[in-house]
Amino acid sequence: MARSATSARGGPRERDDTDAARDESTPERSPPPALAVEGLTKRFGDGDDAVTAVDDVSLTVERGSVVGLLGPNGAGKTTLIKCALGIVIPDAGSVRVFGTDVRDGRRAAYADVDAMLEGARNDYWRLTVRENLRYFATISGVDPDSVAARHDRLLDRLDLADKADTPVRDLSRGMKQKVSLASVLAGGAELVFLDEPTLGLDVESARTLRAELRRLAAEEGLTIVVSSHDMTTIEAVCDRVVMLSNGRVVADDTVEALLGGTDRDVVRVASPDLDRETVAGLREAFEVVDVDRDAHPPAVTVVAGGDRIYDLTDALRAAGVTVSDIRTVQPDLEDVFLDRTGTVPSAAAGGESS
Ligand SMILES: Nc1ncnc2c1ncn2[C@@H]1O[C@H](COP(=O)(O)OP(=O)(O)OP(=O)(O)O)[C@@H](O)[C@H]1O
Repeated sequence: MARSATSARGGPRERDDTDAARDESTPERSPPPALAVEGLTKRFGDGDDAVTAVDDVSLTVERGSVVGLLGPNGAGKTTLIKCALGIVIPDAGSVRVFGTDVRDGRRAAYADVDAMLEGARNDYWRLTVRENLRYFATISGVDPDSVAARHDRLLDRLDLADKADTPVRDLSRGMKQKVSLASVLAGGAELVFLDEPTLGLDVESARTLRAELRRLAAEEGLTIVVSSHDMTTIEAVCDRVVMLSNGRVVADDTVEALLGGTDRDVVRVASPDLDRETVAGLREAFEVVDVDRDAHPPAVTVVAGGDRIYDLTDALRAAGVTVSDIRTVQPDLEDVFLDRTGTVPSAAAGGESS
Protein backbone atom coordinates (compact mmCIF):
# COMPACT_ATOMS: atom_id res chain seq x y z
CA MET A 1 0.00 0.00 0.00
CA ALA A 2 1.44 3.41 -0.97
CA ARG A 3 1.98 5.74 1.95
CA SER A 4 1.30 9.43 1.66
CA ALA A 5 3.78 11.75 3.35
CA THR A 6 1.52 13.41 5.90
CA SER A 7 2.23 14.75 9.36
CA ALA A 8 0.52 13.47 12.48
CA ARG A 9 -2.09 16.22 12.03
CA GLY A 10 -2.72 15.11 8.47
CA GLY A 11 -1.08 18.02 6.61
CA PRO A 12 1.67 17.56 4.02
CA ARG A 13 5.31 17.66 5.07
CA GLU A 14 8.62 17.45 3.27
CA ARG A 15 10.35 14.11 2.78
CA ASP A 16 13.40 13.60 4.95
CA ASP A 17 16.08 10.97 5.57
CA THR A 18 13.67 9.00 7.74
CA ASP A 19 11.36 8.54 4.78
CA ALA A 20 14.23 7.30 2.64
CA ALA A 21 15.26 4.85 5.36
CA ARG A 22 11.66 3.65 5.76
CA ASP A 23 11.25 3.20 2.00
CA GLU A 24 14.46 1.16 1.85
CA SER A 25 13.37 -1.03 4.74
CA THR A 26 10.17 -2.02 2.90
CA PRO A 27 11.21 -3.82 -0.27
CA GLU A 28 8.44 -3.83 -2.88
CA ARG A 29 8.80 -7.52 -3.68
CA SER A 30 7.69 -9.02 -0.36
CA PRO A 31 4.53 -7.81 1.36
CA PRO A 32 5.25 -6.06 4.64
CA PRO A 33 4.57 -7.96 7.87
CA ALA A 34 1.24 -7.57 9.60
CA LEU A 35 2.96 -5.76 12.49
CA ALA A 36 6.42 -4.31 12.88
CA VAL A 37 7.33 -2.64 16.15
CA GLU A 38 10.68 -0.90 16.43
CA GLY A 39 12.32 0.42 19.59
CA LEU A 40 9.00 0.94 21.37
CA THR A 41 9.27 2.53 24.81
CA LYS A 42 6.51 3.68 27.15
CA ARG A 43 7.00 5.14 30.62
CA PHE A 44 4.29 6.00 33.11
CA GLY A 45 4.71 8.51 35.95
CA ASP A 46 7.67 10.67 36.97
CA GLY A 47 10.64 10.58 39.30
CA ASP A 48 10.79 7.74 41.80
CA ASP A 49 7.32 6.56 40.78
CA ALA A 50 8.22 6.23 37.10
CA VAL A 51 7.60 2.82 35.54
CA THR A 52 9.03 1.81 32.19
CA ALA A 53 6.18 -0.45 31.11
CA VAL A 54 7.64 -1.15 27.65
CA ASP A 55 11.39 -0.81 27.27
CA ASP A 56 12.87 -0.62 23.77
CA VAL A 57 10.82 -3.46 22.33
CA SER A 58 11.20 -4.50 18.70
CA LEU A 59 9.28 -7.35 17.12
CA THR A 60 7.76 -8.43 13.83
CA VAL A 61 4.58 -10.41 13.30
CA GLU A 62 4.37 -12.09 9.91
CA ARG A 63 1.03 -12.35 8.12
CA GLY A 64 -0.93 -15.47 8.96
CA SER A 65 1.06 -16.23 12.10
CA VAL A 66 -0.13 -16.53 15.68
CA VAL A 67 2.31 -14.83 18.00
CA GLY A 68 2.09 -14.96 21.78
CA LEU A 69 3.20 -12.33 24.26
CA LEU A 70 4.04 -14.23 27.42
CA GLY A 71 4.99 -12.64 30.71
CA PRO A 72 3.87 -12.23 34.32
CA ASN A 73 1.49 -9.51 35.51
CA GLY A 74 3.13 -6.15 34.95
CA ALA A 75 5.53 -7.38 32.26
CA GLY A 76 4.15 -4.82 29.81
CA LYS A 77 1.97 -7.00 27.55
CA THR A 78 -1.15 -4.82 27.70
CA THR A 79 0.81 -1.60 27.30
CA LEU A 80 2.63 -3.04 24.29
CA ILE A 81 -0.69 -4.05 22.69
CA LYS A 82 -2.25 -0.66 23.48
CA CYS A 83 0.77 1.10 21.91
CA ALA A 84 0.47 -1.16 18.85
CA LEU A 85 -3.23 -0.23 18.62
CA GLY A 86 -2.56 3.49 19.03
CA ILE A 87 -4.59 3.65 22.27
CA VAL A 88 -1.46 4.56 24.24
CA ILE A 89 1.07 6.88 22.61
CA PRO A 90 4.63 5.58 23.09
CA ASP A 91 7.48 7.82 24.25
CA ALA A 92 9.73 6.40 21.56
CA GLY A 93 9.69 3.93 18.72
CA SER A 94 7.51 3.16 15.75
CA VAL A 95 4.59 0.89 14.89
CA ARG A 96 3.81 -0.23 11.38
CA VAL A 97 0.65 -2.13 10.58
CA PHE A 98 0.62 -3.90 7.21
CA GLY A 99 3.48 -1.60 6.21
CA THR A 100 1.79 1.67 7.22
CA ASP A 101 3.45 3.72 9.93
CA VAL A 102 0.57 4.51 12.27
CA ARG A 103 1.87 8.08 12.61
CA ASP A 104 1.31 8.56 8.89
CA GLY A 105 -2.28 7.49 8.75
CA ARG A 106 -4.20 5.91 11.58
CA ARG A 107 -7.33 5.16 9.58
CA ALA A 108 -5.43 3.33 6.87
CA ALA A 109 -3.15 1.55 9.34
CA TYR A 110 -5.96 0.21 11.52
CA ALA A 111 -8.53 -0.50 8.79
CA ASP A 112 -8.05 -4.28 9.11
CA VAL A 113 -7.28 -4.45 12.83
CA ASP A 114 -9.45 -5.29 15.82
CA ALA A 115 -8.83 -6.20 19.43
CA MET A 116 -10.22 -7.84 22.53
CA LEU A 117 -8.63 -6.12 25.50
CA GLU A 118 -8.20 -7.37 29.04
CA GLY A 119 -10.17 -10.55 28.60
CA ALA A 120 -13.34 -9.25 27.06
CA ARG A 121 -14.94 -6.99 24.58
CA ASN A 122 -17.77 -4.74 25.72
CA ASP A 123 -20.53 -6.72 24.13
CA TYR A 124 -24.04 -5.42 24.56
CA TRP A 125 -25.67 -7.79 26.97
CA ARG A 126 -29.23 -6.79 26.09
CA LEU A 127 -28.62 -7.51 22.40
CA THR A 128 -28.65 -11.04 21.06
CA VAL A 129 -25.45 -12.75 19.96
CA ARG A 130 -26.18 -12.11 16.29
CA GLU A 131 -27.18 -8.48 16.92
CA ASN A 132 -23.81 -7.95 18.61
CA LEU A 133 -21.98 -9.34 15.59
CA ARG A 134 -23.97 -7.11 13.24
CA TYR A 135 -23.36 -4.08 15.46
CA PHE A 136 -19.59 -4.62 15.61
CA ALA A 137 -19.43 -5.25 11.85
CA THR A 138 -21.25 -1.94 11.32
CA ILE A 139 -18.87 0.06 13.52
CA SER A 140 -15.94 -1.54 11.63
CA GLY A 141 -17.40 0.09 8.53
CA VAL A 142 -18.83 -3.12 7.05
CA ASP A 143 -22.41 -3.60 5.88
CA PRO A 144 -23.60 -6.42 8.18
CA ASP A 145 -25.77 -7.96 5.43
CA SER A 146 -22.66 -8.41 3.28
CA VAL A 147 -20.98 -10.50 6.00
CA ALA A 148 -24.04 -12.44 7.21
CA ALA A 149 -22.61 -15.70 5.84
CA ARG A 150 -19.35 -15.04 7.69
CA HIS A 151 -21.29 -14.46 10.90
CA ASP A 152 -23.13 -17.76 10.44
CA ARG A 153 -19.79 -19.51 9.95
CA LEU A 154 -18.29 -17.88 13.04
CA LEU A 155 -21.29 -18.80 15.18
CA ASP A 156 -21.12 -22.31 13.87
CA ARG A 157 -17.38 -22.72 14.55
CA LEU A 158 -17.64 -21.24 18.00
CA ASP A 159 -20.59 -23.50 18.83
CA LEU A 160 -22.88 -20.53 19.30
CA ALA A 161 -25.32 -21.18 16.43
CA ASP A 162 -28.15 -22.30 18.69
CA LYS A 163 -27.61 -19.22 20.89
CA ALA A 164 -27.63 -16.76 17.97
CA ASP A 165 -30.95 -15.23 19.04
CA THR A 166 -30.28 -15.33 22.79
CA PRO A 167 -29.44 -12.08 24.61
CA VAL A 168 -25.79 -12.15 25.69
CA ARG A 169 -26.74 -11.52 29.33
CA ASP A 170 -28.35 -14.99 29.44
CA LEU A 171 -25.15 -16.81 28.45
CA SER A 172 -22.50 -18.44 30.62
CA ARG A 173 -19.17 -16.69 31.11
CA GLY A 174 -17.38 -19.00 28.65
CA MET A 175 -20.03 -18.34 26.02
CA LYS A 176 -19.83 -14.58 26.61
CA GLN A 177 -16.09 -14.82 26.02
CA LYS A 178 -16.75 -16.64 22.75
CA VAL A 179 -19.24 -13.92 21.74
CA SER A 180 -16.47 -11.38 22.47
CA LEU A 181 -14.16 -13.27 20.16
CA ALA A 182 -16.82 -13.55 17.45
CA SER A 183 -17.53 -9.81 17.76
CA VAL A 184 -13.85 -9.02 17.28
CA LEU A 185 -13.87 -11.12 14.11
CA ALA A 186 -17.29 -9.91 12.92
CA GLY A 187 -16.02 -7.06 10.77
CA GLY A 188 -13.44 -9.18 8.92
CA ALA A 189 -10.28 -7.86 10.62
CA GLU A 190 -7.10 -9.50 9.37
CA LEU A 191 -4.92 -8.63 12.35
CA VAL A 192 -6.44 -9.34 15.73
CA PHE A 193 -5.05 -8.59 19.18
CA LEU A 194 -6.37 -10.74 22.02
CA ASP A 195 -5.29 -9.64 25.47
CA GLU A 196 -5.68 -12.47 28.02
CA PRO A 197 -8.51 -14.17 26.05
CA THR A 198 -8.91 -16.95 28.62
CA LEU A 199 -8.86 -14.70 31.69
CA GLY A 200 -11.49 -15.71 34.21
CA LEU A 201 -12.57 -18.84 32.37
CA ASP A 202 -12.79 -22.23 34.01
CA VAL A 203 -10.44 -24.95 32.83
CA GLU A 204 -12.88 -26.49 30.36
CA SER A 205 -14.00 -23.20 28.78
CA ALA A 206 -10.38 -22.06 28.48
CA ARG A 207 -9.50 -25.32 26.74
CA THR A 208 -12.39 -24.95 24.28
CA LEU A 209 -11.51 -21.35 23.50
CA ARG A 210 -7.85 -22.24 22.89
CA ALA A 211 -8.79 -25.01 20.47
CA GLU A 212 -11.20 -22.74 18.64
CA LEU A 213 -8.68 -19.93 18.40
CA ARG A 214 -6.16 -22.23 16.78
CA ARG A 215 -8.76 -23.54 14.34
CA LEU A 216 -10.07 -20.09 13.43
CA ALA A 217 -6.56 -18.79 12.85
CA ALA A 218 -5.81 -21.61 10.44
CA GLU A 219 -9.16 -21.60 8.64
CA GLU A 220 -9.59 -17.84 8.35
CA GLY A 221 -5.91 -17.09 7.65
CA LEU A 222 -5.85 -14.55 10.48
CA THR A 223 -2.83 -12.92 12.02
CA ILE A 224 -3.25 -13.05 15.78
CA VAL A 225 -1.26 -11.46 18.58
CA VAL A 226 -2.34 -13.06 21.83
CA SER A 227 -1.10 -12.00 25.24
CA SER A 228 -1.25 -14.14 28.32
CA HIS A 229 0.50 -14.88 31.57
CA ASP A 230 -0.68 -18.43 31.05
CA MET A 231 1.82 -20.57 29.19
CA THR A 232 -0.77 -23.26 28.43
CA THR A 233 -2.70 -20.79 26.30
CA ILE A 234 0.43 -19.55 24.58
CA GLU A 235 1.84 -23.02 23.96
CA ALA A 236 -1.47 -24.36 22.62
CA VAL A 237 -2.30 -21.47 20.32
CA CYS A 238 0.90 -19.81 19.12
CA ASP A 239 3.50 -20.50 16.46
CA ARG A 240 5.90 -18.04 18.00
CA VAL A 241 6.41 -16.61 21.44
CA VAL A 242 7.77 -13.27 22.55
CA MET A 243 8.60 -13.44 26.24
CA LEU A 244 8.43 -10.18 28.15
CA SER A 245 9.87 -9.37 31.54
CA ASN A 246 9.92 -5.87 33.06
CA GLY A 247 8.98 -4.40 29.70
CA ARG A 248 11.83 -6.04 27.82
CA VAL A 249 11.92 -8.90 25.34
CA VAL A 250 13.81 -11.81 26.91
CA ALA A 251 13.07 -14.37 24.18
CA ASP A 252 11.55 -14.32 20.70
CA ASP A 253 11.38 -17.60 18.83
CA THR A 254 9.15 -20.45 17.71
CA VAL A 255 7.63 -22.56 20.47
CA GLU A 256 9.57 -25.52 19.09
CA ALA A 257 12.93 -23.72 19.14
CA LEU A 258 12.35 -22.34 22.63
CA LEU A 259 11.49 -25.76 24.02
CA GLY A 260 14.34 -27.41 22.12
CA GLY A 261 16.72 -24.60 23.09
CA THR A 262 16.80 -25.62 26.69
CA ASP A 263 19.55 -28.14 26.06
CA ARG A 264 19.50 -28.93 29.76
CA ASP A 265 18.35 -32.35 30.72
CA VAL A 266 16.48 -31.87 33.92
CA VAL A 267 15.96 -34.74 36.31
CA ARG A 268 13.47 -34.92 39.17
CA VAL A 269 14.41 -37.07 42.12
CA ALA A 270 11.91 -37.98 44.83
CA SER A 271 13.04 -39.39 48.15
CA PRO A 272 12.06 -39.21 51.84
CA ASP A 273 15.77 -38.64 52.58
CA LEU A 274 15.97 -35.22 50.86
CA ASP A 275 16.55 -33.08 53.93
CA ARG A 276 18.07 -29.58 53.81
CA GLU A 277 21.61 -30.83 54.36
CA THR A 278 21.39 -33.35 51.52
CA VAL A 279 19.96 -30.75 49.13
CA ALA A 280 22.70 -28.29 50.14
CA GLY A 281 25.27 -31.00 49.32
CA LEU A 282 23.68 -31.53 45.90
CA ARG A 283 23.78 -27.79 45.22
CA GLU A 284 27.58 -27.86 45.55
CA ALA A 285 27.92 -30.19 42.57
CA PHE A 286 24.73 -29.60 40.55
CA GLU A 287 22.43 -26.83 39.43
CA VAL A 288 19.30 -27.36 41.51
CA VAL A 289 16.32 -25.73 39.73
CA ASP A 290 13.56 -26.65 42.15
CA VAL A 291 13.03 -28.13 45.59
CA ASP A 292 9.54 -29.35 46.45
CA ARG A 293 9.44 -30.06 50.20
CA ASP A 294 5.64 -30.35 50.20
CA ALA A 295 5.66 -33.29 47.78
CA HIS A 296 5.25 -36.80 49.20
CA PRO A 297 8.04 -37.77 49.28
CA PRO A 298 9.98 -34.49 48.87
CA ALA A 299 11.57 -33.94 45.46
CA VAL A 300 14.47 -32.07 44.01
CA THR A 301 14.89 -31.09 40.35
CA VAL A 302 18.46 -30.99 39.11
CA VAL A 303 20.20 -30.27 35.79
CA ALA A 304 21.95 -33.51 34.92
CA GLY A 305 22.42 -34.05 31.19
CA GLY A 306 24.45 -36.82 29.52
CA ASP A 307 26.88 -38.60 31.83
CA ARG A 308 26.00 -36.25 34.68
CA ILE A 309 23.10 -38.54 35.47
CA TYR A 310 25.69 -41.13 36.67
CA ASP A 311 27.38 -38.45 38.81
CA LEU A 312 23.97 -37.64 40.26
CA THR A 313 23.11 -41.23 41.16
CA ASP A 314 26.62 -41.64 42.68
CA ALA A 315 26.15 -38.46 44.72
CA LEU A 316 22.74 -39.61 45.94
CA ARG A 317 24.11 -43.02 46.93
CA ALA A 318 27.09 -41.41 48.73
CA ALA A 319 24.66 -39.19 50.66
CA GLY A 320 22.65 -42.23 51.75
CA VAL A 321 19.58 -41.19 49.77
CA THR A 322 17.11 -43.97 48.92
CA VAL A 323 15.47 -42.88 45.68
CA SER A 324 11.70 -43.41 45.43
CA ASP A 325 11.43 -42.08 41.90
CA ILE A 326 13.78 -40.55 39.32
CA ARG A 327 12.65 -39.22 35.95
CA THR A 328 13.62 -36.82 33.17
CA VAL A 329 11.44 -33.72 33.06
CA GLN A 330 10.42 -32.29 29.67
CA PRO A 331 10.90 -28.51 29.66
CA ASP A 332 7.89 -26.28 29.05
CA LEU A 333 7.64 -22.57 28.31
CA GLU A 334 7.57 -21.83 32.03
CA ASP A 335 11.00 -23.48 32.34
CA VAL A 336 12.30 -21.43 29.42
CA PHE A 337 11.00 -18.25 31.05
CA LEU A 338 12.49 -19.27 34.38
CA ASP A 339 15.77 -19.95 32.63
CA ARG A 340 15.90 -16.47 31.15
CA THR A 341 14.51 -14.39 33.98
CA GLY A 342 14.63 -16.33 37.23
CA THR A 343 10.83 -16.04 37.66
CA VAL A 344 7.83 -17.90 36.29
CA PRO A 345 5.22 -16.09 34.15
CA SER A 346 2.28 -17.38 36.18
CA ALA A 347 3.85 -16.47 39.54
CA ALA A 348 1.77 -13.38 40.16
CA ALA A 349 -1.16 -14.36 38.02
CA GLY A 350 -4.82 -14.49 38.91
CA GLY A 351 -7.84 -15.28 36.76
CA GLU A 352 -8.08 -18.53 34.89
CA SER A 353 -7.90 -21.49 37.11
CA SER A 354 -6.24 -23.90 34.70
N1 LIG B 1 -1.98 3.86 32.91
C1 LIG B 1 -0.96 3.49 33.68
N2 LIG B 1 -0.43 4.33 34.59
C2 LIG B 1 0.61 3.98 35.35
N3 LIG B 1 1.24 2.77 35.27
C3 LIG B 1 0.76 1.91 34.40
C4 LIG B 1 -0.36 2.19 33.55
N4 LIG B 1 -0.59 1.11 32.76
C5 LIG B 1 0.33 0.19 33.10
N5 LIG B 1 1.13 0.66 34.07
C6 LIG B 1 2.26 -0.07 34.68
O1 LIG B 1 3.07 -0.55 33.63
C7 LIG B 1 3.56 -1.85 33.93
C8 LIG B 1 3.13 -2.81 32.83
O2 LIG B 1 1.73 -3.00 32.92
P1 LIG B 1 0.91 -3.84 31.86
O3 LIG B 1 -0.52 -3.78 32.25
O4 LIG B 1 1.28 -3.41 30.50
O5 LIG B 1 1.50 -5.30 32.09
P2 LIG B 1 0.88 -6.70 31.71
O6 LIG B 1 2.02 -7.56 31.33
O7 LIG B 1 -0.19 -6.53 30.71
O8 LIG B 1 0.28 -7.18 33.07
P3 LIG B 1 -1.20 -7.66 33.41
O9 LIG B 1 -1.27 -9.06 32.93
O10 LIG B 1 -1.25 -7.53 34.90
O11 LIG B 1 -2.14 -6.70 32.72
C9 LIG B 1 3.02 -2.20 35.30
O12 LIG B 1 4.00 -1.88 36.26
C10 LIG B 1 1.81 -1.30 35.44
O13 LIG B 1 1.56 -1.00 36.79
